Amino acid sequence: MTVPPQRTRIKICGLTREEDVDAAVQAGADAIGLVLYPKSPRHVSLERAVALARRLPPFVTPVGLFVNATADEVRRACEAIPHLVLQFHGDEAPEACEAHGRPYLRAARMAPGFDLLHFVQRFATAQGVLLDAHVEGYGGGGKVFDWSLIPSDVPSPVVLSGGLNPANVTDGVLQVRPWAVDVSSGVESAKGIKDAVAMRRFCEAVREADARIAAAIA
Ligand SMILES: O=C(O)c1ccccc1N[C@@H]1O[C@H](COP(=O)(O)O)[C@@H](O)[C@H]1O
Repeated sequence: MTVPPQRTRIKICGLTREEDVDAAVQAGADAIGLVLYPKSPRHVSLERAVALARRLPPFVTPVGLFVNATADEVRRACEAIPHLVLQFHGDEAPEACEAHGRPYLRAARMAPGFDLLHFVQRFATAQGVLLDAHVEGYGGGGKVFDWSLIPSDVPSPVVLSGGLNPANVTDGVLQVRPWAVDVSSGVESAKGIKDAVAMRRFCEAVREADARIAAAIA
């Protein structure tokens, strides 16, 4: 397992509006997710993704979320958004994830019996593994999975997601000690519409967990 961070990184996903990008940055997000999966209610076109990514200040990372996209679709996104990190949330094979020479996160759909350690081995070139609940439609379902399913020795940075919100993320960070957390539904007022207050509370709740971890170590 990667050494627990002093500052848990925060990704807020499924942004579709300029004002939500600005509010996410203000709240303290380290990364924002742009859903390039046409079947998602949070889907944005590549043109919109480019416009939203252009608003980001230095050191806030745009992440493009794909579900079983073609190589050409991913390539066009990489060309249009120079610093795009890729998040593969479908049934992509390792070769498809690696083909673009970009850092990538591979989403794992957590359910009893799922062999996470084997999955991480298969995607050894991933920058990290993103743990989501197993839901219909691949993700973004706002469902929490049983965090006790996560082995203590995952040999890749863990991004905890799946049903996180301002009320449960402190517990999530304290229990799982992930490298980062990722949220979508839990900070929305409607699908694809983010709530600025909820994003701020979410980030504060992560910092609360970080402070408790630091206090316990000191
Ligand atoms: O957001 C979506 O619509 C989506 C669609 C298909 C795959 C993944 C999707 N979102 C990602 O799912 C996880 C969990 O989201 P939530 O917080 O439970 O709503 C997160 O990584 C989103 O980026």
